Amino acid sequence: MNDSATLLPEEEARSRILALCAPLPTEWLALDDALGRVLAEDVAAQRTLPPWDNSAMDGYAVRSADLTGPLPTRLTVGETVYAGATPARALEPGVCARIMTGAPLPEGADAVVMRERTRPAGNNGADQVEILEAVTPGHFVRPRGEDAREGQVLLEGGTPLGIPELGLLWGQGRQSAPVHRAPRVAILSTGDELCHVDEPPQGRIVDTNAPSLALAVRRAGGIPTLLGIARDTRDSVGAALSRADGFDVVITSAGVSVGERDYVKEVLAAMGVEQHLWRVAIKPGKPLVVGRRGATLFFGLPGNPTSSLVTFELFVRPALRRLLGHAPRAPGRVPGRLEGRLSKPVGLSHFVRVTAAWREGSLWARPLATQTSGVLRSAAAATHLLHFPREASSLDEGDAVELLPLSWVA
Ligand SMILES: Nc1nc2c(c(=O)[nH]1)N[C@H]1C(S)=C(S)[C@@H](COP(=O)(O)OP(=O)(O)OC[C@H]3O[C@@H](n4cnc5c(N)ncnc54)[C@H](O)[C@@H]3O)O[C@H]1N2
Ligand code: MOO
Repeated sequence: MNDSATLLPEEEARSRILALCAPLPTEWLALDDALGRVLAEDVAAQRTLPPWDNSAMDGYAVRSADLTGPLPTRLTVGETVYAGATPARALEPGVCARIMTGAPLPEGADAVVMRERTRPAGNNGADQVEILEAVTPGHFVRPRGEDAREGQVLLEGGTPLGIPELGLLWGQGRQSAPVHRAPRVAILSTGDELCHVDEPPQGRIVDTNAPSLALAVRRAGGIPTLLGIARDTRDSVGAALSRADGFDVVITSAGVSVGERDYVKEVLAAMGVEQHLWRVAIKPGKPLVVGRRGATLFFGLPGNPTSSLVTFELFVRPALRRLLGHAPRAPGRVPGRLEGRLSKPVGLSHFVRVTAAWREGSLWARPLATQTSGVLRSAAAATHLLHFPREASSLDEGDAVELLPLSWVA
């Protein structure tokens, strides 16, 4: 049976998910802990930075009008201004000041000549310098307020805090910032065949999805909690999910396909979770189910290890980022070219595990040999997912392709 016509396109599934997400409430966080968080409100500057016009180079602060005659021009050095010092006097015509990078410009100076464009010219005990080039006003001057102006918005609400943004905030004398809270994410594995890593297997396999998803959650900026392993019964899945109250997001692994013991959808429905989608036209990851109850989002990810990671990447990660306050966006894509050939039936978008490397001006993507969803080995070697569009059936050597950089790589 070809049921692909009833499956949701990838983009439609993501828009439905993002429509269920809004940035979480505000908390104040120490800047040391705020990397990757998103500002929840505008932050105004409380200090003007730099506080004064200052030199961008080690050299000589000059009056540019003194350098309009023939070069070199000889000037008297009135004083030396170091960073952290205050100039003693204003520059008279024909006088300059030796100045260090970051030191305030003396009054009257409007430009800086870097030291390499000068020559010492002291004679008769006078401190003089020969200036070898003419400069225009503002040359190598870092103007007051270039980085921040007191009272003006320094960073807008919605700005993700990277390292330079935190530097701007520290520069204001701030030690904390209002950011959107990080999503608290519960993770539940389901399956009779699973055991914990520290248990004797006795015919079972280790639950690798839950700890992997916990790392993916943490890398996406969420706070993971493991709820353990539920067995393939309604009661066990229900009991485990009843412990998921108070979380922003609940992720389950496995039990979402059409198997006789795939109870996740049924249990979610019985708990009052409204189902917003089930089954997306992608491979791997088709049986994904998404629902919401109150403010909690539920993602039922397929059990195959690569399917769970790929659906996390395509759908859960964008949702977590939205909850953190980032703009609602699909995972980034970069242009690449296919090394080799690919073919498939139409109907599902395939996300092919590839290793991509830069060569001759293009990012060349080489599909890994094994693409089955149960295999983690090729997820481990992959650097990107190659998007093989739903209605395409073949891609040839050198074809232009879209590549999604993977957030799970080391
Ligand atoms: N008749 C159909 N059968 C299947 C379909 C379908 O459309 N029709 N879809 C297939 C696809 S695609 C996927 S993906 C899987 C997803 O099934 P479930 O989400 O119900 O997952 P399970 O069947 O329980 O497990 C699949 C596979 O993954 C292993 N697994 C499960 N949990 C873990 C874990 N925590 N750590 C490691 N490995 C895990 C499990 O042992 C199975 O091998 O359904 C197909 N079937
Ligand atoms: O989602 Mo399944 O991933 O295609 O094996």
